[in-house]
Amino acid sequence: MVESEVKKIKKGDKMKWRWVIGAFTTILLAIALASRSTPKIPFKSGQFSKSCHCPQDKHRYSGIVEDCCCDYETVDHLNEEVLHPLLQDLVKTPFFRYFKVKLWCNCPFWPDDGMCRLRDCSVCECPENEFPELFKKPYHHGLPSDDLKCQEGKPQAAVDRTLDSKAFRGWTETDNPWTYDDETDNSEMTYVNLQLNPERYTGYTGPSARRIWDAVYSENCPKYPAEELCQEEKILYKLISGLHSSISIHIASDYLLDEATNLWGHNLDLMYNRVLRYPNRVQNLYFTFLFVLRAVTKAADYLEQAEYDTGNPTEDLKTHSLMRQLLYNPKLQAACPLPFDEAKLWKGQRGPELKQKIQAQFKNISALMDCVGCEKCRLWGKLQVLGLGTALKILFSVNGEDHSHQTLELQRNEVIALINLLNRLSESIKFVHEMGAAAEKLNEGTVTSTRLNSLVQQAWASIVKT
Ligand SMILES: Cc1cc2nc3c(=O)[nH]c(=O)nc-3n(C[C@H](O)[C@H](O)[C@H](O)COP(=O)(O)OP(=O)(O)OC[C@H]3O[C@@H](n4cnc5c(N)ncnc54)[C@H](O)[C@@H]3O)c2cc1C
Repeated sequence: MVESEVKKIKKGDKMKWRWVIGAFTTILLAIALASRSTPKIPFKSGQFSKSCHCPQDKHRYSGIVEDCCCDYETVDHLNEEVLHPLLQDLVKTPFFRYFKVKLWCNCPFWPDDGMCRLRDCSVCECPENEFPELFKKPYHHGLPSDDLKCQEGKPQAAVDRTLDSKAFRGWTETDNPWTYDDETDNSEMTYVNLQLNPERYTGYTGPSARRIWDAVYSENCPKYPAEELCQEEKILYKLISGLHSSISIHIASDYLLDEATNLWGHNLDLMYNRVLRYPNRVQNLYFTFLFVLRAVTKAADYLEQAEYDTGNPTEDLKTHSLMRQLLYNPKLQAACPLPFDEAKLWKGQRGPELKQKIQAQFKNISALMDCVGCEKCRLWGKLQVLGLGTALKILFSVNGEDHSHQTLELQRNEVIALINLLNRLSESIKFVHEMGAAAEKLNEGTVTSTRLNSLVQQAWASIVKT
């Protein structure tokens, strides 16, 4: 009786020690994992080295991009080799770096409730000496007083509103059936140097930003497959979602890591949580890129003959040459001759009616950009939606079955928006390609270490109890 009691106690002790050793091993493992770096990477010190990307690290997208005629690998390769370098040079030229925009927040849907809290939310003034002579106007307009509410009372956000009708030589002012053109009063327009106003983290967040996205998705392009959407409606959703992914990726790639020291860098956590963990958001980014690329190549003849005149012959020649290299690039033509095939759309009986409906939805989305409560976000929102509207106009409003007699006419601002949008999408694709695997790995680590943390807590609690 007594002997068996002793044996039982000894057996229990052994089990307890085995358990304690197991628990300590778990704690050691957790400490090792927890000591891994956080996914916030300042620009100067911590750029990721490409050499540590093993083949299996490559992001998991492969095969043909849905509804397109090109695969992920080819897009990444072409972007890296050809498109990204060309576009980076193009958007720096005087022709493409100045965008004409009305920055008023005259929201047609609700009063502005600007939630922007950073100086970085404001658009930077164009220095006079950087502005092309042809764009100049003899007088300046001050900011209209009610514009201040869109800048959260920060008058340093004033922008240069110079404008010259001569700047539109060779360019026509034509309506775009896809966009909301409340640009009738030119005195309210301003030129903004896009190079001085990069799209990045601005601190614009909360209900104001959420209301815009909610309105865009719920009122104008409801998510599929919840509703049974046809191909054309799906495309509108994918374009908006792809643009949204690109905006989030720009926020993640140029993020204010520490406001006190003004430290900017990558926030891979944000990229993972807002984009990468939803594969369809990445797919939509690639789709939008190919869609816009198709529009640019479809308009090649028009864009090749357009005037890129800013009064600086050397720079203007360079712009023209870069445009030609982009439009007739042999590598692009060989690897991805038709990035997206628009000929399949608007075919059914409902075609014309559907086109009108989707045009009205896109116009609403375009008008919603006037409600964005942060000036810099509004600038990029307006530019990129105009870029998408231009792509839609090129692909669907001319030379289609019902408009075969029409020839393409673009405004200069539409071309600037189109190319700058393509460049933004190209930057996002490059960032996902280069950093996607790292962001996913770091997040897998975080998830594992969170699980381990709770295991350790349980183990520790049992040890203390014992
Ligand atoms: C036009 C516009 C431009 C902006 N520009 C900037 C900027 O330059 N800098 C800046 O810091 N902030 C900008 N913002 C704000 C920014 O987009 C976010 O709204 C903000 O950072 C808050 O993010 P969130 O996590 O609440 O999710 P949000 O990005 O606001 O997303 C809202 C909801 O939309 C859905 N969603 C998110 N992404 C996708 C997607 N790709 N596809 C489909 N559904 C999606 C999700 O359900 C999500 O909860 C902009 C906002 C708008 C409307």
